[in-house]
This record gives sequence, C-alpha cells and structure tokens, in this order.
Amino acid sequence: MSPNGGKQAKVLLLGVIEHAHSAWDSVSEIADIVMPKSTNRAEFIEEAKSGAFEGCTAAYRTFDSFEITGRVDAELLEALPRSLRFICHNGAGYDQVDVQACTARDIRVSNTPTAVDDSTADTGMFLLLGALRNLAVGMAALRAGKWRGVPPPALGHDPEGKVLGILGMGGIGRNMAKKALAFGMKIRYHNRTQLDPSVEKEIEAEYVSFDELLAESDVLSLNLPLNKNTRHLISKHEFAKMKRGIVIVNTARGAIIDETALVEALDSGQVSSAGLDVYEQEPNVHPGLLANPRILLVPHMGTWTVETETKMEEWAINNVRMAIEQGRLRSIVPEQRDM
Ligand SMILES: O=CC(=O)O
Repeated sequence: MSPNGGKQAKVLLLGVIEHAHSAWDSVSEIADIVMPKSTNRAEFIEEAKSGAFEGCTAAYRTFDSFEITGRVDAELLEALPRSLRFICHNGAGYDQVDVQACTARDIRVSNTPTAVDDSTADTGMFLLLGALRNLAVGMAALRAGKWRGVPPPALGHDPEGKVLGILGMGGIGRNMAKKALAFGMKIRYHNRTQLDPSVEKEIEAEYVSFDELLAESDVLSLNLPLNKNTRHLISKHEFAKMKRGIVIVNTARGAIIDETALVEALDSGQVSSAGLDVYEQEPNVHPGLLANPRILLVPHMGTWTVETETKMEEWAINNVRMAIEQGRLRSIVPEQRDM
C-alpha cells in the first residue's frame, strides 16, 4: 500500500530531467507528475496556494529550479500542500533547502551523496594544478593572440611534496585526497569528526586542528557543506593565519569564503592564486576575482559530466521512487537521520 492510501501518487517536478529518462519513466508509471507553470517565486507561491500541487507527496528538485522557486524555506513550505512529505534534491549540497524548516513541517529531505565525488574531486585537482601552475595567465594570453604573454606568467609550482589541506573530509574530500596522493602531495585535513584510523591510513591523511590546517597548508581545498556554521568560515582573520603564497581551491560553495576578503588576500599576495568553481552570488562573480588574471575560474561545473549528471539524476529519482513506494528515502540528509 502506498503512503498515499492506495491512490495514485502525485510527484511535483521542480526542474528538468535531462539524462535519466528511463528512471523517470518508471516514476511516471506509478505516479502522476505535476509541473509548475510559474516562472518566478512570487508566481510559484501563488500557484501553490491555488492548490495546483494538492496531493503531491514527493517533490524532485534540481539546483536550477532555484531560479523559479527561490530557497525552499518556511515561506515556500507554508504555500505548499500539507500532503508533501519528501523533497528529493538532485545535488550533494542542499543549502538551497532549509532543512530545519522542512523538519518542522515533518518533510524529509534527501540529497545525492557519493554520486558527485569523482567528478567534483577531478575538478578540484584541475583547479589545484591550474592554480599552482599559473595556467590561467598563459591560457588567456594565448587566446588574446599573445602566446604566453609579455612578460610570460611567473613559473608555477609542482604539487609534489606540497601540503594539501582538506577542509571537510566527506566523500569528495577523501576522493580528492586519493587523487592528490598520486601527485605526491602530503595530506592534512580538518573535519567535524576525525576519520576512522583505518581510513586515515588508506588515504595517508593526518588530522590537524583548524588553525594548524590554515598554518601548514600550501594548498587549501574546501570540501565542506555550506550552512550557518560554515558561511564565511574563511575570512580576513583566517587568511592572515595562512602561509604567505597559499593557493585556495573551492569546489564546495562560494559563501564558505568571504569573497571580498579573498580578493584582498589575493591582491596583497597573501594568497598567491586560487582555483574556483563556486561563488557567493552565482551567477554573478565578484569583479575583483574577474579582474585578477591569476585566478582559474570555472562556472560551477564540478559535476558537469554525462556520467555524473546521469548518476545524480538516477540517485535523486531513486529517492522519489522509495518515497512513494515505501514512504522512506535512500539518502536522507544527516540532520534528519533520526527522523
Ligand atoms: O554543486 C553541486 C552539488 O551540490 O552536487
């Protein structure tokens, strides 16, 4: 018996299924799919209040659906029907969803952990190598018809023997550690909880305090989620504690770094370069970052591969299926594990 009392389930589709069509077809066979007509948050709230989504028990949402709904917060949830019990987010990072507000409404939230690990860590390594080697400067000069430019970019640095500090040692951090080991890097990390010694041994990672990580890293990679505790975790004060000339890599979320402080640290040479995939106000990028030719900038493409995007969709769709068939989720977010 479905959690819907035996009736055909209804699923709210927020965003577009781009790759995992057969997985989605299997959901359409057991549920009516409801799609909003709205093009912005105000319209969406009106549409929700009009009862257009009544009876939906689960919602599938993409990162880009933010453009229509805005943040999934108490205001949005208030407009959505009481029938909604599950929000299945397609993405590892779920900062667009106010989990506390969902918990208060007894709505369970899932994300897509592990599916993103390889491609995000690959992007991290690309940014790490590119920023260490000043590749952004040479690449821009070449496109401007000036070969390496005059003067050419300063010589870069090898990863071999350098300390990679990983802040946030979840799936992506561990994956990046393994990859960086192949480049001869020494791995230090800081995390809310220390890894099991057997895992530490496998990835040759040494646990250090937050301040030690800042002080000892040649490259600092951010691999932690954005939430109220991690917003602007790296700011002026933290840059001041780092080794002069450190390289910063961010594939997590832009707002973990205070971007204005990063621009200042880059301008002063405290940070020598950065490789960034994420920004505080996407799709807007701080003009100070755009103006600095040394920074390797990528427009949030950490998981931008056919294989990973397909895996993520399949994972999120699987959560929708489990929600409507079994009334539970495959990967409920950690904050709700006890629900
Ligand atoms: O940014 C990508 C993700 O959160 O999966």
